[in-house]
Parts: sequence; C-alpha cells; structure tokens
Amino acid sequence: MAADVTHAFRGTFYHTPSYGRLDALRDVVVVIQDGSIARIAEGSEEAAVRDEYGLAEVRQLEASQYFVPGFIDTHVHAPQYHYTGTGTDVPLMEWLRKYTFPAETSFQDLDAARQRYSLLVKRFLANGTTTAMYYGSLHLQPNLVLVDSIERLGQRAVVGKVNMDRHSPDDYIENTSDGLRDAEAFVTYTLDKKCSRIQPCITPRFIPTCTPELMKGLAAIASKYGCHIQSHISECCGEVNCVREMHPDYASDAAVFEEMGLLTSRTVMAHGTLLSDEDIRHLARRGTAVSHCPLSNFIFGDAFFKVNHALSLGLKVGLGTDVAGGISPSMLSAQRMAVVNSRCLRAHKLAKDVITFKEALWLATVGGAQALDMSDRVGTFEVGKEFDALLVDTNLGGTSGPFDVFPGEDDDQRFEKFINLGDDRNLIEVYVQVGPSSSASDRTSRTPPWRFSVRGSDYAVVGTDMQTLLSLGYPSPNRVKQACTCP
Ligand SMILES: O=c1[nH]c(=O)c2nc[nH]c2[nH]1
Ligand SMILES: [Zn+2]
Repeated sequence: MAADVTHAFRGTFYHTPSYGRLDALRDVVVVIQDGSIARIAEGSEEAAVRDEYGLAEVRQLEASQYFVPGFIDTHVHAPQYHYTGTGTDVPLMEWLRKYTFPAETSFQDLDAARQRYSLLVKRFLANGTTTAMYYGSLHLQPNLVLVDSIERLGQRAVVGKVNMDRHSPDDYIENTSDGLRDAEAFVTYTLDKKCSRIQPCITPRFIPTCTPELMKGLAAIASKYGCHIQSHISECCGEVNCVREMHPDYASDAAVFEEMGLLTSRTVMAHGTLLSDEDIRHLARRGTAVSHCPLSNFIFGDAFFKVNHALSLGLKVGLGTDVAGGISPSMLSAQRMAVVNSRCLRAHKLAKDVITFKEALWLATVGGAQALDMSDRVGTFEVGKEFDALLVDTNLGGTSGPFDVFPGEDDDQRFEKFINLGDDRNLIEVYVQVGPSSSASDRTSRTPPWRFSVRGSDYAVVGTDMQTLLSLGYPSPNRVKQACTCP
C-alpha cells in the first residue's frame, strides 16, 4: 500500500463543487495514490492517516499556499500558438486565409512542429492548463507529433486532426477520402498509445470548409470509436452567412450539424455567440457542450455569448482561450474575460445577471470537465478523482509576484486576488494525474523531490543535450515516464 502513495499534503484546497459556490477545504490532509485522491481527512487526523498509509511525512503547505483544481481549456488551436498575440486586424474569414492557413501549413516541417508543440504544451502547463482540447492541423504527421509532445510532457488532452475538403487554399486542403482515412489513422494512433490522459477527437474545422460527405464520414468514425467531436458553431456573421448560402435548406448551423450526425454528448462546439434559444435547447438535448471563448468573441464574434442564459436552458458550457483568435494562452485571463463579457451584456441590457469570479472558476474547471465528459475524473477535489491540481502561492515576496498581499487579508481575499490579478508566477507547481507534470519538473529544481520553481526560463532549453538538462535538475527520461500512470 505505502509504496503506491505518491503524495500527501496538508493545507487548504479551494474548488467549486457547484456553479457559483466556492468551497475551501481548510486544514485537510489529502492523500494521492496512483494519481488519484485516495483520502481527504481533517488535519487533526494526520497521525492516523500517516499510520494508515505508512507515510513518513505529510507535506505541510505554507500559510500563503493552497491548491486549486487544474484549469481545463476547452478550445485551443495548437498550430496557431506561435503567432498568438499578433495578427487580429481582420475579420475571421479573412484572418483564416491571411494568417491561419499559412501558419498551419508550415507544420509539415516536423522539426518545427516538434519544437513549437513542445513550447506550446509547456506554456499551457505553466499557465495551469492541466487539460486542453486541442485542434491540430490538416496534415496527419504533425498531429502525431502533437500527441507525442503531450504524452511526453504529461498534460491531459483531447486532440483532433483538422479536416477540411473545400473552400480552402490549394495547398491546405484534402480530398474527402484521404481526409477520412487520415482522421481514422489519427484516432487509432492516439488510442493505440493506451494513455489514459490523451483521447482523440474528430475535428471538422467548421461547416464552410467541410462537404456533407466529409462530415457524415467523420460522424461515422466518431461513432465507431466513441470519440469526442469538436467544431465551431454560429461564431460570427461572416461564418453564419456563408453557411446560410451553402445550406439554404437548413435554418442554422445547429441544424446542419444535426443532419450530419455530429451533435453528440461528447461534442464541444466553440463560440455559439449567434445560437438561437431553439438551437441551444437542441444542443442541450443532445448533450453537446459549447466552449465559451470570450476573448476571441470580442475580437471576431459579433455578439456576446450569454453564459447564464445558456446554462439555464440546460446547455453544458466550458471555457476556452481559443488561441490564437484569443490572444492569451492563460485560463486566468479567460476567466476574467468571462466576467467582463457578462458585464458587457448587462451594460447593453442584453442580460441581467453578471457572473462572478467564482462562476468563472467553475467554468474553467467543472464546466470544462463536463464538456469533455471527464467530470467523474477531474474538476474538483473529491475521493476517487484524479489529482490535476495547481499549487498556488500568493506571497512570492517583494515585487516578484503579480500582486501584493497585506496584513489583515484573509485566505479568501487572497484567493480572489489570485483569480483577478494572478498569473503563472503564482503557480509554483502543476500536477497532472500523478504530478508534478513533466512540464513542472522541467523547471529548475529547487528542493527535490517535489518542489520546482516556476521562475527562470525553461523555454530556452529545447534542443539542449540530455546531460546538460540533467545537470540543471531536469527530469531523466525515466522520471518523465514515472510521472504518468499510462503503460
Ligand atoms: O477562432 C477561430 N479560429 C479558427 O482557426 C477557426 N476556423 C474556423 N473558425 C475558426 N474560428
Ligand atoms: Zn477556434
């Protein structure tokens, strides 16, 4: 029994078991065994817990530290990461042609793909994204590199090869049968890894670039393997008008996706700013989720997504950064944007309720877990759930952190400050399933075996030889392997 125990912590654990409710489990002992939470006990029971699990020690968190569930980003375009923060000067349909398709095409250079995907996954982990739903690119091989990178670096992910067989550039398009063949090859490659952290996803880019034949074929593959599905729905006027012209017999994007068999309880549709109530009710009946991407909706969306209204109609809603249409990879930023989005709705008298930081945190954790059909595994701290968690320190000292704390502030105020003002500097350790994730342990080790500094750059080391990495305290390949329970 004792040999299986990976970690035991004593301290405060914050989570949002229901929408709008922030619970602090104060002074609890949490035992993590085989990557999952085996026990949550009162601090006063520490001695008994140590005996029961044969623990030499329980790590006591410092007063300024607490755990929060890892963030779940339900919409990221992996091959757009390298131009994040640039090029949002034109509307969506033009943006795709001007920036996106050329950028994604360049991933056929597999060395570039390897380097960029490694940086992407590390950056997202450093920002606390323990789970991501990734769009890949069109070509099969770079997507396999993406899956390999995620596996190696220890993130949890749902990943899809993009399909598009019309209205696309001549050098960034596939024919229908090749697209279906490659989509299935991607699914089997990912499933064959038997890595419980990584699941494949069927990914018709969006209706304008997919023929009905392709969409129906993809739905059949999803059904054959029980896969997740992701796409974009009712995202802006340009896209919606294009679909109305292409599919005049269907009232909405939702009606087209329904006809193609792509609305399932494992489907996540990004944006949805222009969904009607009827569409939302239909998605809810199918168990399909929407990834709310407030930042990119501000840039491309033409409308605000009404989170509370959608939830009230029974829709599952997660939160997404939508890198690179969203210009920040940070889910803390996405949470703040979700709050601002709701305030814009109120200011424009389009909705009454604003959402609070607690509701935004729920969207970034539990809402995402529900959208990805993982709520039995992650999103809160409960016995039996896997330990995807962020160790937050609100008091980094001097000006080395993003905000100041003052005497007299209680834990809850400091927590609120972290959500509203914090950044990756406050995330001193990142755990996925077993943890620390190999990304966290990619950082220069402070006090082995479990404390890893997030400060200091690890991004410059790509391509450095293994001996140098080891001398810097980086994990050996064996240690990376141990950080994952997958065979
Ligand atoms: O924000 C977006 N990013 C994309 O890459 C994309 N493709 C279709 N629709 C899209 N929207
Ligand atoms: Zn998108």
